[in-house]
Amino acid sequence: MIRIQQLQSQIVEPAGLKGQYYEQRPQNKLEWFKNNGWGYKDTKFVLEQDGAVRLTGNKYRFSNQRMMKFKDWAEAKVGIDLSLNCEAQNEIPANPPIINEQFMNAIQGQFNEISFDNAQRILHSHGQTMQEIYDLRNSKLARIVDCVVFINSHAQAELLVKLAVEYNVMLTVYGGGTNVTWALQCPQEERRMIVSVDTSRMNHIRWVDRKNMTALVETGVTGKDLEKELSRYGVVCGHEPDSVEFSTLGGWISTRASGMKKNRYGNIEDIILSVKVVTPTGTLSQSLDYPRVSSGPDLNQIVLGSEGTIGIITEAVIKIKAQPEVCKYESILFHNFALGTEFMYKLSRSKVWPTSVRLVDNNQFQFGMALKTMPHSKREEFMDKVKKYFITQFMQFDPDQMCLVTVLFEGTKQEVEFQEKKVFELAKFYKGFRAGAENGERGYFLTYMIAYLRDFAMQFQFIAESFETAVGWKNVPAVCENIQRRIVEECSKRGVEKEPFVSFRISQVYDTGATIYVYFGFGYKGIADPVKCYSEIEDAARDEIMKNGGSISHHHGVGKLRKQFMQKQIGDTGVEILKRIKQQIDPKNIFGNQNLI
Ligand SMILES: Cc1cc2nc3c(=O)[nH]c(=O)nc-3n(C[C@H](O)[C@H](O)[C@H](O)COP(=O)(O)OP(=O)(O)OC[C@H]3O[C@@H](n4cnc5c(N)ncnc54)[C@H](O)[C@@H]3O)c2cc1C
Repeated sequence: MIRIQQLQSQIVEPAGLKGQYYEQRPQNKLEWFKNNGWGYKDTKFVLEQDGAVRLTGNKYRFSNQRMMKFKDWAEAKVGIDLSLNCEAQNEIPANPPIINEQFMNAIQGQFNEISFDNAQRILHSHGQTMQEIYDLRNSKLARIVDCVVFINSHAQAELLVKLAVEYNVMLTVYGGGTNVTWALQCPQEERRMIVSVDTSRMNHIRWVDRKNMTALVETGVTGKDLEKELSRYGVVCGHEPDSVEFSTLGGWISTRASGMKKNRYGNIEDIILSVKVVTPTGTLSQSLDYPRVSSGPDLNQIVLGSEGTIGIITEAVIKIKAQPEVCKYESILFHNFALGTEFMYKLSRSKVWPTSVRLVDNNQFQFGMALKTMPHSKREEFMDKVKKYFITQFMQFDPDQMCLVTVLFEGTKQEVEFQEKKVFELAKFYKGFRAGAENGERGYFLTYMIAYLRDFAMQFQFIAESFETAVGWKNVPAVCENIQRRIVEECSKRGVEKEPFVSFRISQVYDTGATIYVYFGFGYKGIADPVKCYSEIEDAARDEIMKNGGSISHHHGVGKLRKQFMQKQIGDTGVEILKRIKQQIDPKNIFGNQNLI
């Protein structure tokens, strides 16, 4: 009782906010999101006549600035042939929708928006893997959803699920469509009507409790909008996957996402206190807003990572934190990847973990440098040359070996000062050189640009993608070495002409190990089926990862892309348990997207 009174006194109800979150983005995503690639319609990399590469639009800090080094680097180091221009198709054919008349009659008038528009149907039938984007660019999408229903409340989710069960319609839940696991692809053999449940209208913060530091949030909210709204209360959620602009709370929960700031705010499983899920057998609504409970197995864990297979997650109570007083980027150069890895390991031992700390290898360091924009003045140009001379000639850093640790510090002034002192002391021990805020910030900028750059490269018959794993510290070097070796071998077996681009990043540290993030790409000129070729190589790399003690995924999830590896990771009994849970919760397979198992 006391708790309720205290809670109520702290709750701040945002009144009349409906609809205001989309000031800068129209409700209809098709108006601002690309239909055959990543991100905002007005934002893409273009190659200009004089060889400069420019990011169009005005959404990002480096928009409309010219990058003069990118072309040479892309041609010489990555092997992209910038003369091989192949424009994407804009017309994507759609199969006629399958209509379940009785279901349609039942939902008529119950929902504000029901769409049979082909462009909407296509948008709701894919995520953001290279394979899906390649197919869209080449007009190849197969089975797509038959209709899209935009729900705007938990009650509407309950009604839709009830009617889907009654009339045997398949449902697939759409958050931000940013998954990279084929999670939203429709099963080809599905003969029932497939309805995509769009959650984007369910984007409200129901309450913010600044005493307990919790908030009740609808799950269709994107990361960007969530932070924007929370900032009105002086608090943050702090979950920042690189897709934060477009991915949603519901998507994060169902894919078990991880954000770059996990050291301060936690991974999604650390942020969620409780979830509300509408399943075909009823609504799971737990009273769990406690600091900790001892009341049997944690049912949140069945929902986290469920990838849309058991129901619609409609609301979650999340932990929030006060806005940090200081946010500060930094960077540290190391002579090579091995020294950088050792630094990361020792940092994990020290338990002084900045909000984010990432080690990028030499390829990715050079990638970041290639994205440097034109100096703004003669003085800046001169200073750049001096810095380069100092680092390579005086400090003896080899340009083809050195790598970079990018750091983001957040907290109070004292916290940040303490962390900085500890981090730089440790870096010194490994001959690290403090390389400044600008390099740090550019490192993080690169991760927001990577999907735009993937689309740019695809235009020149170069396909690239990323994948990731979590691995114990002792296996980190072996995983990197063996992925590199295996990819090169597999590419040469398949007739890939030039050496593939392979690059590593240690993107998270844990007590027991690290996350390894891999970028990999190759020019596909002369390869009959580039997507098949790429997929076979990625599967071989995954096989190598698992042989060397790496996991199936650290944060991307499983979807349909990696489900062949599930048995190896969780065993026959594990698979059987997941099957039975699914069967009990969803006996008619309403959420029949076939992800996970
Ligand atoms: C450029 C780029 C960068 C990325 N960076 C990161 C990163 O740093 N960290 C990370 O973890 N991931 C990252 N991802 C992957 C992706 O953003 C995450 O998997 C994200 O959590 C997906 O969220 P979404 O809202 O886009 O979900 P969607 O793609 O719409 O859906 C993903 C799955 O979740 C289900 N789902 C979505 N919402 C709900 C709901 N409300 N109820 C039930 N099921 C639901 C869907 O049915 C589907 O199976 C990145 C992807 C890209 C393209």
